[in-house]
Amino acid sequence: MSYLKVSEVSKRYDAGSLALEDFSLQVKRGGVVSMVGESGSGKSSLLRIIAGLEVQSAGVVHLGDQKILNPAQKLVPGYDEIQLIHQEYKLYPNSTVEENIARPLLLYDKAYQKERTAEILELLSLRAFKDKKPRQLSGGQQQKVAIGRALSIEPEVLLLDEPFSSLDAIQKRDLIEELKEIFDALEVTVIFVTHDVDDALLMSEELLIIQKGKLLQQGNVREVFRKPASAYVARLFGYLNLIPGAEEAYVRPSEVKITSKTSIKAEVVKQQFLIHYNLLTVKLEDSELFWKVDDPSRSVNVGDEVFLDYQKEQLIQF
Ligand SMILES: Nc1ncnc2c1ncn2[C@@H]1O[C@H](COP(=O)(O)OP(=O)(O)OP(=O)(O)O)[C@@H](O)[C@H]1O
Repeated sequence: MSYLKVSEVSKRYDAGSLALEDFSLQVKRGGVVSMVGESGSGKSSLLRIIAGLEVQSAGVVHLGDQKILNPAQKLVPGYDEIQLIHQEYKLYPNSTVEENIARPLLLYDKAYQKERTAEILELLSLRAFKDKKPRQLSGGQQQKVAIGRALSIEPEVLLLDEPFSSLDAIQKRDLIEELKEIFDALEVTVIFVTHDVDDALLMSEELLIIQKGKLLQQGNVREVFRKPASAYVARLFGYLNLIPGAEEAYVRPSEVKITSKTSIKAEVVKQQFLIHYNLLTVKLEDSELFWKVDDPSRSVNVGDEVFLDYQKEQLIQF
């Protein structure tokens, strides 16, 4: 059963074009989904509308049976149950980590404040830093404190709007993996917004692809990878090699095998050393087409002649 439900939401700012168009989306309770979309595709607008912080032009958002009211309908915008964290999310600079995390709990009794803050410090492995000020922490630790603060009041939904884009690649990867385990354990519903598919996949197998204010595809990564709804979605996962003579049939570099038998003949014109394999650029014989091919054995060189093969089931067609 869906829990967070966005129904036909549209958003137009002033006289501008539609930032969101008839956008519908359902996330189940405790689900963690990653939303991928390029800059300006409407991701932030959507999260702000879900959080009740932005007035939509049309449509409605529900959390369970509760209709989310927007700032035009509610005196104090936003909900404790729905926490939005973005890159510029500010911690209180003169308060310690512990005080920052305890801040949203000020209205609760002292014993609960203490207990819950200790729980969050433990959960996020921040106990050793509890007396430090935000400026004494790394970027990743600061973002963890921000998430700890949001989690302190036990929200039902956490909306993460590219919160890690200022972190370096290693910090980011470690933090996403750590948070993923925490979110799974807490059973909090999470939408993680990013423009980076690798980050999205580290966080969750459930993907939402958004482009120009429209939801292009929602589903498990295997399904999105195998049956992308459009060439745009397919290309988010990397290069596509056009099949000679075909209109819109492609094969991914990772699905092309270098074989010894006579199949598609090509000449290697470029070789790039990547982390897990060499990426080859090859020119197909009797064709103007260039393909990208993965060479995990790193055994092929520029100028070599290769034979290529792929399984028909691996073709991507639109
Ligand atoms: N307050 C605003 N006033 C006018 N236009 C806006 C406003 N906020 C967003 N927009 C426009 O709405 C569209 C969607 O913006 P939005 O920030 O939601 O996209 P995004 O996918 O989050 O982009 P980014 O990844 O760059 O943050 C863009 O064309 C943007 O210029």
